[in-house]
Amino acid sequence: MSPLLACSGLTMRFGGLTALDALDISVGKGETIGLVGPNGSGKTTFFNVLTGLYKPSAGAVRLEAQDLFARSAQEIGRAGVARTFQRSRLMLDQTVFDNIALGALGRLDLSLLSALVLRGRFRRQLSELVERATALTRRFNPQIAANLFKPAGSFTMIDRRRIEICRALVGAPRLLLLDEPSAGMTHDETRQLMDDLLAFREEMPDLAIVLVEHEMDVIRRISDRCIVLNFGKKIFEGPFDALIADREVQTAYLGGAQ
Ligand SMILES: Nc1ncnc2c1ncn2[C@@H]1O[C@H](COP(=O)(O)OP(=O)(O)OP(=O)(O)O)[C@@H](O)[C@H]1O
Repeated sequence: MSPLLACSGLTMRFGGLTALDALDISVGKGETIGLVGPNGSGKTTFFNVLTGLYKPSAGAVRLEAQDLFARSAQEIGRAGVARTFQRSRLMLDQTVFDNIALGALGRLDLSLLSALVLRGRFRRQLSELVERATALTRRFNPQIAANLFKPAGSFTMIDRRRIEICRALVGAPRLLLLDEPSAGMTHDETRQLMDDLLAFREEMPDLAIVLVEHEMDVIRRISDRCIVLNFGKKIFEGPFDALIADREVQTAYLGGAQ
């Protein structure tokens, strides 16, 4: 079966630095990939290239039949790729709903014509969006759904992460890229968030996820397959148990301690 995402020879150079070095990475429909590697190995750059923040220097990127190489962030979002960021990008003084609605902007008709002339349609779009935001947040925590019009900054760290994930999910992506969702959270919060994601995955079995994470427990729990980067090159691909046992990975990433 052909993969959902297929990257081949994907290369990103910043001047003399090759941050992604001819990467071949594919992700199947419904598959969860754990993407790991030392600091600076290219994980976030991979996400930035996939989502159109950076224009890749060479290679090919396909999402099923669509050629996404060097497309704009909007086009890539509309094709079905969504992400979260390592550092929170929530607008803390804006409501949960406003934050989540940003994730659906590419799919809404926000033209002046629509707002002024086609008011009925515009209102319908908005109320559908409220329904979707409510349903999504309820899956993660009913308290968020019940307080959709409270500022995002009034929520705990784990709820803010949940809101960010809901923002990525509201546009109904086919591929979700999660950049270190556990950053800044306690072990308990991380475990809870992973429980949420595992439950969510059951409900959306077709959603493919690439998860960048330094917490190896998280990678072990959630990944169907793992990929390790080092200096922008793929040095390992396979199941978690094989990753832990791999000599090159131990040297480059695990400090030979496993
Ligand atoms: N905009 C940029 N301009 C120049 N160099 C960059 C840029 N973005 C990333 N790099 C470089 O590309 C390399 C890969 O960085 P990247 O942030 O992708 O690594 P990472 O694996 O995500 O690291 P971390 O685990 O610390 O988040 C690093 O050497 C980094 O300094």
